[in-house]
Amino acid sequence: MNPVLSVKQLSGGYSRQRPVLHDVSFDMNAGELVGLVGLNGAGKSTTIKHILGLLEPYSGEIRISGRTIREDKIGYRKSMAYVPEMPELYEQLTLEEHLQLTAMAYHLDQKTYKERSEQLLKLFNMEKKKHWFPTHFSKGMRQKVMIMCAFLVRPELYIVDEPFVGLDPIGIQSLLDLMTDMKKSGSSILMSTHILTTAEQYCDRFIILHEGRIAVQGTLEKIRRQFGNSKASLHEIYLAVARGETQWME
Ligand SMILES: Nc1ncnc2c1ncn2[C@@H]1O[C@H](COP(=O)(O)OP(=O)(O)OP(=O)(O)O)[C@@H](O)[C@H]1O
Repeated sequence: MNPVLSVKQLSGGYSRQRPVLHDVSFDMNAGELVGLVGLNGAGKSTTIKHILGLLEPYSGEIRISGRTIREDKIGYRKSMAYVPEMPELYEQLTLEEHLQLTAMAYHLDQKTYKERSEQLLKLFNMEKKKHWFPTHFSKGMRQKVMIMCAFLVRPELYIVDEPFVGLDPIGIQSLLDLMTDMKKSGSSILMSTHILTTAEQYCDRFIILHEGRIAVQGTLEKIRRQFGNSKASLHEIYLAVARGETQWME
């Protein structure tokens, strides 16, 4: 079976003279939550932009369920949903209209739309704000709108960029519960975050990026083994990578 997402020897960035990413390779399978971690500027958002098809690889390729964006642009884009770090909303649309627009773009039928949107509005405690315009939303509320739009679609692959900053504790827990449910139903989630304790608790695997390259990837158990300390936390390993203090064991 094809992996849901396959990134193979990706080099890319914003200028061919100075690529940001070098030889980045990883796969994601159905039902996995994978944490993408790394210091500011490590290349997490750039990796995400390549997966979304906003940047073109200089070399290597990206496939979602076996297809590249060139082979099937619509199918490629439809099979994923993205929650950006900075919420981007249409100022002239209400919360409900954002959900409706997403449902239309992804061709959800009315019954499915109604069921899912009601569930999401309840989960994120936004039922009473359905008719509000984004100008009246706080940052966390804006973020919740983006999250609800992504999870309305139930695609094969979710790309979630730093979702926890700005959400209140109940919002964070609702998102974690939702991700756990989507995972169980077979979706894959790639999540970039700096909140390592939460990542350690919820992610099945990790990719640690450092200066545009994958320093190490795998389950926490595998990374600990390679790090040579079976009790190390993700935080400790990450700090050692960031400080250039790691000597990986095979
Ligand atoms: N639009 C851009 N044009 C040119 N260079 C950029 C652009 N965006 C990011 N970069 C550069 O690409 C490199 C990787 O940045 P990226 O945004 O991918 O890091 P990140 O891991 O997501 O960091 P953060 O944790 O701060 O969000 C950095 O050196 C950054 O300066």
